[in-house]
Amino acid sequence: MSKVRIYTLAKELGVDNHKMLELLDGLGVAYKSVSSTIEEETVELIKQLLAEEAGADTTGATAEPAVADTTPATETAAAPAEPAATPARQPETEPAAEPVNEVPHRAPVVTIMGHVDHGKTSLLDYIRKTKVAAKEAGGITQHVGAFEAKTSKGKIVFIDTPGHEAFTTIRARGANVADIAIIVIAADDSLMPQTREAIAHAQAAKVPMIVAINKVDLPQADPEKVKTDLTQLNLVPEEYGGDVVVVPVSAKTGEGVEDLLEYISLTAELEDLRADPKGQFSGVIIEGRVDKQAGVLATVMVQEGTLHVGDFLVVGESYGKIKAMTDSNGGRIKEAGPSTPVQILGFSEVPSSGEKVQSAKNEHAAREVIAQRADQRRDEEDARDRRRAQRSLEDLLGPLGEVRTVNLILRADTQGSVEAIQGILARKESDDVKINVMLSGIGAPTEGDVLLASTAEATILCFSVTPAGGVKKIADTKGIEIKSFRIIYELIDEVDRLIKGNLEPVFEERYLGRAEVRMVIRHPKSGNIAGSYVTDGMFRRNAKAKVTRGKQVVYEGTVVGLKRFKDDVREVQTGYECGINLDWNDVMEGDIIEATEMVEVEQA
Ligand SMILES: Nc1nc2c(ncn2[C@@H]2O[C@H](COP(=O)(O)OP(=O)(O)OP(=O)(O)O)[C@@H](O)[C@H]2O)c(=O)[nH]1
Repeated sequence: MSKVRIYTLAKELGVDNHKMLELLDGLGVAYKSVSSTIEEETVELIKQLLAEEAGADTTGATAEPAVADTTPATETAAAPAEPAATPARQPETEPAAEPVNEVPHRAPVVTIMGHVDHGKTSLLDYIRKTKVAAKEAGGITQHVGAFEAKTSKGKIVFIDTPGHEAFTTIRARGANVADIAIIVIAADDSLMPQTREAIAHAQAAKVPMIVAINKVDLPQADPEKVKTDLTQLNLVPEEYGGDVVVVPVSAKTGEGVEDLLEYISLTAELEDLRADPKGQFSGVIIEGRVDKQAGVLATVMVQEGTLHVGDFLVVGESYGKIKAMTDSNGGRIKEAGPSTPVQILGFSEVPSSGEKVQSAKNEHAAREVIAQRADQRRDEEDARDRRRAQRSLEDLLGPLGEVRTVNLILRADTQGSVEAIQGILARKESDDVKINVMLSGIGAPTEGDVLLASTAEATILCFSVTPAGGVKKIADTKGIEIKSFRIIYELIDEVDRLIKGNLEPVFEERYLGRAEVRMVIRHPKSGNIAGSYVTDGMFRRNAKAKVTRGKQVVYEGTVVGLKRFKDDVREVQTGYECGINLDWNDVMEGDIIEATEMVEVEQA
């Protein structure tokens, strides 16, 4: 026997991958993932350890010391103490681990990305055809944006819209739906521009990747070339000593698809994906549309908690009540737990993909959340405008002591220009500043570039190419800068400016004002409101609040609302009476409320 893959050995010995990795850690053996290979001697050691453990279990001694002996000063070192206290039989080891694992595992959510025609749709179709249970009733499988595949290792949820646009649109709204990205590369075509883009998107999202080399059934397929080409992007396949999992597949014949599914499950196991079905519900919109008969339909991916028919949901600044729910097979369901895509009937407006979904106790609570969000949005818009005005004062900004990263997307007319610019940029890097060219390509920037830039806070620099009107417009609405140059050194000057200006904003807490609570008003909707008099400075909605009673600070929170008579106001100045609504209900007459706010400070 020679080298063995970790997961193969785990399977053979009937232990889970986590346990196997723990043992390897204990032995100080280096590995990159469960698909890394280990030496024969290590295999023997592992077998010995497991045998000792098994023996220890039956004799009543603890298994831990065997591992702890080889593990210098880690948490496991504490383990022997416990068994010493309970020297009798040992059901302890199992339950002791349980509190950490209270939250159950959930199924992985997978997205498939890659270049045009490399077989994303075919691969999804093959998996759907072979791994989705035939529908019990009706027979109409609607497109809902995701489907659940049943494999021998459990459920895997696939996002049904291939391509990185869908992935990044969701991410651009701050949500992450996919746990794992499959990058499909056709074996007869190797790396293509959109393959590179897809990889950049997955890397930006820090989502683990699995490469599926597709179309291996074709006579001209050259999987080895794909692997070598991948190394040029610093993605080194495992066989070459790296940690990138590469699986040859054919969406046509089905070859390798089982392996791919197995790798997905292995990766998911390592990611240790968990969600609490009993927790507070949260989810993300996968897609929304209007059906001529049914009305607004939206597919929601449940991420935490459980959805029930009748629940109130809030999306952005609108809400709905779930009238009916169907699973991705079209079957009516009453509830749905984590990692379940469900189609929901009950929204009044079509939500957009990537929007986050929350639940509310009742209609009243839903409306309140929406009102707060509208306020917050307005305040954020104001703050953003203020910040923009400050940012143009570039001269005020200088370099800082810590390592900073300037994220760039580079577009140029020829490969020669791209390489020339990258060469110069590499020389600009210093101990303080890292220049990260997330993506470089030939031709005008695309909508995908803008989305990537918006999620990664990157600047798009173009040399001898300009963005199309549509792309420019999207960039403007997202606040992404696309800068075009015809002279390389002007582009480099811009990078210098970005290097200087790439400072993290620093916030400082500033005193705003003080108010005395003169009476507590019970409000049916907002709870207890502090009828107060502003004795110093001013109060602003969303300010931070500190409540003092006598000499004691009794609460620290936020001013969630301000009222003058019946009207909601944003600010109240010294000498005025007002109603202060805190995110706290126990305010009392005589309390002193002090307001502060976080302001961005200019850095020297
Ligand atoms: N021989 C062979 N052909 C394949 C395989 N996978 C896909 N194809 C063919 O390749 C072509 C493109 O496949 P699609 O699945 O449409 O590719 P895609 O990546 O989804 O393409 P876009 O949706 O246009 O981005 C089709 O003609 C497929 O039949 C495969 O494994 N083997």
